[in-house]
Amino acid sequence: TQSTRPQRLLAAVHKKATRGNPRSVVKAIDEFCNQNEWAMNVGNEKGSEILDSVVSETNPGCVLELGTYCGYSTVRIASLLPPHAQLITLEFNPDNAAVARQVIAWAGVAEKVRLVEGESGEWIPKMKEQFGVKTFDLVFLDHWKNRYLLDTKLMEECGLLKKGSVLLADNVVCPGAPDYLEYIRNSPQYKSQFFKSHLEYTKAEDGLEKSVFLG
Ligand SMILES: O=C(NCCCCCn1ccnc1)c1cc(-c2ccc(F)cc2)cc(O)c1O
Ligand SMILES: [Mg+2]
Repeated sequence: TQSTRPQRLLAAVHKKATRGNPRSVVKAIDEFCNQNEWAMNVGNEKGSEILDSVVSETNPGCVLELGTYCGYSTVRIASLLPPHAQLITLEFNPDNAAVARQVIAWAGVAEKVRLVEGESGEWIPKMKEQFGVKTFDLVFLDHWKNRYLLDTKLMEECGLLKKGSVLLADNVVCPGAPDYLEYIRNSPQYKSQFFKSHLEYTKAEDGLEKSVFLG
């Protein structure tokens, strides 16, 4: 039977990356996507210039990632977390989640990561009771682009954001999240900043929006 792209990406990680070395896992995935097959990981340009620097400057104790896919950004974030910090990552697609679990394990960051399979609309309201979350210091939005706004409002309603919480949204140009941008840039409850970049592994325009919740 035919393998899937995530399965071929995982095979490249097993072949090229050193077990327990998160940087080598990130490098192996970027090489696979540059040389073999495009895949929708945040990628090295947006990853190193924007995601890594926002994670490092936020120094978060509790992170939520919406959209795990193959675990590329999960590994990037987890490798930058302080000791005892926790990253909860939500993936809707069980096949992708299965690949992500193995990528995360190979990178050696599994003890910092809680991968939850299911819908953000269902799981966000359960974060406090199920995982003992108080509030998130950082949220990386990288799932269905038409759910960014819905889930941001849901996180507000569930009291999961506190003064200073950072939202970082991928793909606000390509594929785009126009309703999210309209809301977050005009809301008095957020201070937003756009970081221009390029769509992973391409020359197409893209960028991330960083928004700080003002409480
Ligand atoms: O759709 C994307 N991500 C969500 C995938 C499904 C999430 C499922 N899920 C997880 C949790 N809750 C729901 C995405 C797409 C592209 C892209 C860009 C150009 C193009 F021509 C084709 C595709 C680039 C990205 O960087 C992306 O992130
Ligand atoms: Mg993305």
